[in-house]
Amino acid sequence: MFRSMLVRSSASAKQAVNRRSFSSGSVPERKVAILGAAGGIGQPLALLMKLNPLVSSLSLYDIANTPGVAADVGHINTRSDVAGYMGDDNLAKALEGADLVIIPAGVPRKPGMTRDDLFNINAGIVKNLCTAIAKYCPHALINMISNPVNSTVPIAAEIFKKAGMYDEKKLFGVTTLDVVRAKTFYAGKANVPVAEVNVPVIGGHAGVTILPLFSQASPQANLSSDVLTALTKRTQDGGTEVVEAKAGKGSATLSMAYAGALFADACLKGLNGVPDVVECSYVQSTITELPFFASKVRLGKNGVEEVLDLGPLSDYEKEGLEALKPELKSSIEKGVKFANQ
Ligand SMILES: NC(=O)C1=CN([C@@H]2O[C@H](COP(=O)(O)OP(=O)(O)OC[C@H]3O[C@@H](n4cnc5c(N)ncnc54)[C@H](O)[C@@H]3O)[C@@H](O)[C@H]2O)C=CC1
Ligand SMILES: O=C([O-])CC(=O)C(=O)O
Repeated sequence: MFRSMLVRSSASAKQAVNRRSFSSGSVPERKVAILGAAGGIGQPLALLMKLNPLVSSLSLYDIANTPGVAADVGHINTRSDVAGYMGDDNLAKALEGADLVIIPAGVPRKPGMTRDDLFNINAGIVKNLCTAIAKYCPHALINMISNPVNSTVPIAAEIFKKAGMYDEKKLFGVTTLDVVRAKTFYAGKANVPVAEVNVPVIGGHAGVTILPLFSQASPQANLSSDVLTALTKRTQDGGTEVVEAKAGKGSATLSMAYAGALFADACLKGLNGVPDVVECSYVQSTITELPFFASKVRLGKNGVEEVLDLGPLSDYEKEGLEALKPELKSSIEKGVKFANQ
């Protein structure tokens, strides 16, 4: 259906020398594939990953428009070589040898839609892409961005189980944008430098399933319960705020690319053996009764090294945790059912 095409940026002799010197040095070679690379998130994410010195090979896959994105990004004089792949026939090449696969493929929301309204289209896209991942790069870490994340991650897990290669340590739902938003909004209200702020966000990635733990925010500020409630609500509705502001032209792309690049960088650092890399992510989990849950996760050479427990919650957060469980449970079950039908 789509014209298949492969574009490789001029991998010059200089780049080859660069690669050799890196491989003999302390920074290992790492191939990162982005599926959906020509989209609203995919393009700025490709740019940010091209700027990441931990990446030696950047593989850009989409069903359309990847040659242009790859040619453009490929001219940037940073470490990685860049290859663009378009169409199903080239998916295998895009994935082979990947250490990390980032998936922002799929349709975004329009005003009035929930993330779950994207399920019908995106579930099928994720299913197909994960079937190919199982075949061509079964050992890669997966960063799932495509919505609804609460369901697409369980879909990926089921597809990998069917293929007999599921490793729960390697599958991540990207919830970093919730953390990025919580930090930004909190810094504004607490009047502290945003660069110093840390806020864990737990649960899932849709509406009330997004639960920021401002009681654990650092630096601590003495905010009223009204302000904390408003901050929680704004974090939960952050995606909708952008969808409405874009008025039909899609959802968060630039802040998501930033968040996606941040999380991918953390995964690469973990793979490379950097100690104490901790980020929030939606992963297979036993810290609540739900089989998938977002919380702080320690990243290591095999992906998830440790799912950290939730720590002390305020009464307001305890209520939020109980309130989010039914929706998250049903989104997980919907994904599992879809993958097995
Ligand atoms: N996890 C998170 O925090 C966030 C998730 N998202 C989600 O990310 C997804 C992408 O959003 P945008 O980039 O704004 O959408 P977009 O429509 O701008 O880009 C999506 C890209 O995916 C490509 N695509 C479609 N089917 C594909 C397939 N089978 N294989 C490879 N590529 C395929 C399209 O050609 C397009 O280039 C949406 O589902 C959106 O809801 C968006 C923001 C935040
Ligand atoms: O709201 C959306 O549809 C996109 C998204 O997940 C976010 O911005 O958090």
